Amino acid sequence: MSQKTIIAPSVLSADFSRLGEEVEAVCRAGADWIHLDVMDGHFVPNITFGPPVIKAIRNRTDKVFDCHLMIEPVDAFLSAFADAGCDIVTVHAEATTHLDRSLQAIRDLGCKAGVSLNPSTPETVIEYVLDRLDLVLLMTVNPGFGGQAFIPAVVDKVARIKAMIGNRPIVIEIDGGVTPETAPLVARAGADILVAGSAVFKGGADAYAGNIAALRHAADNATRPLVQNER
Ligand SMILES: O=C(CO)[C@H](O)[C@H](O)COP(=O)(O)O
Ligand SMILES: [Fe+2]
Repeated sequence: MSQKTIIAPSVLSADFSRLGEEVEAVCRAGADWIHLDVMDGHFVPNITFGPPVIKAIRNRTDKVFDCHLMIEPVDAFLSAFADAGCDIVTVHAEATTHLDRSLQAIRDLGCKAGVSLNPSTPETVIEYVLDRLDLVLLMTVNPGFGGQAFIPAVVDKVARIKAMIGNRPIVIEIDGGVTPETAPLVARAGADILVAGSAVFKGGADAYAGNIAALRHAADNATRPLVQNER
């Protein structure tokens, strides 16, 4: 069966002292995209890294750099992330007063525009920006930390957003607590991309390929249409 689900390891769970090597290792292990969690200690209760660090690892791979901005305010920093080499820039709907303006600014910088919703944020906030959007990132944990438990209530929201998108070229990304056990739930509901930090970076570099394959297998098998003679 051909691969469907995009797997985006979050470097939040990598060894930051060897970040470049870790990026190369997950790319060799089968990562499709690299997910970059930027936290400011204000919108979320944690601080990670910013444009200089992203720029420093940009030459380690040609894979898509998928940047998840958990910062408020955000608009003034968008160009720095585009310049650092991010391909997709995702802002939180809860962190920008003028979501339409933020999304248009990202596209004007030549990047794909994403919007992220916290678990408790209703999907209606994206209803009037669908023509400005390339990606919807649904948080399945409260943002700020890796290694948290998946919040199952968000699965229904995935299906509702899938219906809202219709045939527009917008993809759905799931972030938080994704494991081989939870991946099928969101894949079945319509997820296109799975972010995983702790489930990829566990067990050391020799385990990365197996960890990524397990997620891909769980997601793609969940979405495989049943055929007549298959049980
Ligand atoms: O955005 C995030 C946290 O705010 C991370 O991308 C996410 O939590 C990934 O880590 P894990 O797979 O360990 O949950
Ligand atoms: Fe993230």
